[in-house]
Amino acid sequence: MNLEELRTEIDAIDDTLVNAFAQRMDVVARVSQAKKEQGLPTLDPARERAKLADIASKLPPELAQYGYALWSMLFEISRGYQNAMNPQPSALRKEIEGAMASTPNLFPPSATVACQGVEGAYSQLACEKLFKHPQVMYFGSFESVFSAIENGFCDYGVLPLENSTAGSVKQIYDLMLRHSSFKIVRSTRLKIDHNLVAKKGTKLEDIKEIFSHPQAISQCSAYLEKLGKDVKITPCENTAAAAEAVAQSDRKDVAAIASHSCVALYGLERLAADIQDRSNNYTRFICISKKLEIYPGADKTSLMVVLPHRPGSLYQILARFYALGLNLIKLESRPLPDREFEFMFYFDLETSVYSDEFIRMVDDLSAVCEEFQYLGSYSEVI
Ligand SMILES: C=C(O[C@@H]1C=C(C(=O)O)C=C[C@H]1O)C(=O)O
Repeated sequence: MNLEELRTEIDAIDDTLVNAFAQRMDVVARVSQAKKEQGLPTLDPARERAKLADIASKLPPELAQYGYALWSMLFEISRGYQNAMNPQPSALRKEIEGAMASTPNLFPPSATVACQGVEGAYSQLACEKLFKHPQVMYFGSFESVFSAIENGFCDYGVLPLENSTAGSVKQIYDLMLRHSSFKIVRSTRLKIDHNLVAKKGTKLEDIKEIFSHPQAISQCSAYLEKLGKDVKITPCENTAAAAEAVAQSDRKDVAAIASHSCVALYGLERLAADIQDRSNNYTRFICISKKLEIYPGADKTSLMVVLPHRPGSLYQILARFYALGLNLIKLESRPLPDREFEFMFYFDLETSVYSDEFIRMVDDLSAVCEEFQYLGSYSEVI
């Protein structure tokens, strides 16, 4: 049989499938109505499991897995159709609508803002981009930034989330998992130009040890490699703290990788500028608050979902986003420390909070995921 004939055969089968699909969706619509009358939720995991087992038993063994994937997708589509026909405003939707109504139109120009590090930290520069007049308070660790928000000590907190050269700041993702009472209300992108700074009079060839934050060290790896093996690289809590330590040290053979603002701040000298591997080196910072605030124009949404470690669990969520036409701009996974074989997935989605897809996603999520956390909807200051 030639290709042409085989395709004619496929077309005939697809015609049957198209009709069967339309018929199935028609019944699904009636199922939805019946559920509405009986006050039942859209998702029925036991029914889906039973159906998958039945389908697998009816297919030749070599097709069972493909059948599993196809019917999982059909269930997704069927639930999406039911939710669209019979919208069940979720508790989360009500919370979001409440926050949209009560959040002021303008982002506050001034507020007390918690940052990790000391003066001159890149987080401080991010704060100045996010707020016109921030009253910055510095904390020793990222964890204390979360605590400062949660206990009401500061209005907002600013944290680095990812860098275009070195990737995600994994510590922040792990902390987001441990802290549940915070929301993301804004984000910003900061161009990061690293400098090698030292006490006045220090010569580059005398440097024996360089201090900085591991992210900055990683972003300048090519430069540091060129300096040779004799230069010791010592990671520390923060780039500005490294600059401060160098300024306070009696040694004349130490330097720090830090922002340019640290030069004047700590009376240092710049030995080298723009030492990062890539000139387009950006870090994304998030601004967190204790309560949900959704400012006008919010077009990014962040979520954290806990998924069982079994085939298809991530796929089901992604299929949902795909079915709603949502653009996924970030996906990060972290193992759950106290729950073996389970993972946390962090998603950033691009969609306006005023769009229908957004509302549908919010209503659908509770139906699709066993456990998820809505982290907020916000816009990014460029
Ligand atoms: C159609 C139903 O709703 C959902 C979709 C299913 C399907 O498409 O077969 C099965 C179970 C439910 O999660 C139903 O409950 O039967």
